[in-house]
Amino acid sequence: MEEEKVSQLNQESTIQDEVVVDIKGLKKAFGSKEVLKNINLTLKKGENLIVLGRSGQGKSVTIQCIVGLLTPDEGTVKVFGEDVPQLNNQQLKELRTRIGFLFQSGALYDSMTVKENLEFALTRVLKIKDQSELDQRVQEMLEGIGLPEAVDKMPSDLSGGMRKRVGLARTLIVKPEIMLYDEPTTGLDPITSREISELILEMQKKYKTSSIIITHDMECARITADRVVVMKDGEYIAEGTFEELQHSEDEFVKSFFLDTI
Ligand SMILES: Nc1ncnc2c1ncn2[C@@H]1O[C@H](COP(=O)(O)OP(=O)(O)OP(=O)(O)O)[C@@H](O)[C@H]1O
Repeated sequence: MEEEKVSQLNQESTIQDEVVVDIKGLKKAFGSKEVLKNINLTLKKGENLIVLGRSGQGKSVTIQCIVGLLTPDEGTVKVFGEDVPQLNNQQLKELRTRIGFLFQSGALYDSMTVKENLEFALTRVLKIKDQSELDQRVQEMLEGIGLPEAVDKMPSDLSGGMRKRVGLARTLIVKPEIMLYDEPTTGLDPITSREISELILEMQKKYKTSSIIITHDMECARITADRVVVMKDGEYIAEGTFEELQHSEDEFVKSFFLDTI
């Protein structure tokens, strides 16, 4: 995508006032190790929120609390207004059908074609059985990510960037309301990373998804962020737009933005 299109997409705000994730005073320790000390975070509908932080700071632990895989020691975690730690297994299952993950690996099934990978998500999550509807949705999604010709390919026939695109397609095809991206561009070359970041932005605008994006890739942050938070020692120490934080006086915040000015 050209610079102009990215900046045009950035200006088309999809953000609404409705809060979809609301975390207050979240604490989580493992033994004597306090990982999350006081996390306060809101994600608005239609927003792309970037979380920056050094390795091992507890970014993934935060995400696991959001989807109910970990229980907080203190604080509240509300998703779509529901108190996640209070949900039973069935309610958690339903909640998770509304949330998509994109892991670092893209996590495709290697023994299935691209089409089968996408169909699997549709039949399992949305319980769609009608073959013509499956065909249509798969084709539409692959066109959306610019890979219609990959439909019958095996994941092993695809490049790293293509696999990542298909992984994103497989997650988005069930139309999750919230997307959680854990380092979506890690391991990709700079050009492919940029393509994936632009795709994340395009998908946000197209599907009006609300997203939390954990990344160390500042180009990805620049392209996709509506808002950025910086995590240090189990707390968020700064919050703002990419441009605001780029000019922060705080040495720790500055360290992330060194090569971006
Ligand atoms: N289930 C667990 N049991 C014990 N310790 C854990 C568990 N999950 C995470 N931790 C610890 O919590 C800390 C934060 O881990 P987390 O994976 O959230 O970091 P991160 O900020 O996502 O880092 P990275 O960028 O490297 O993925 C680490 O020290 C990790 O060892």
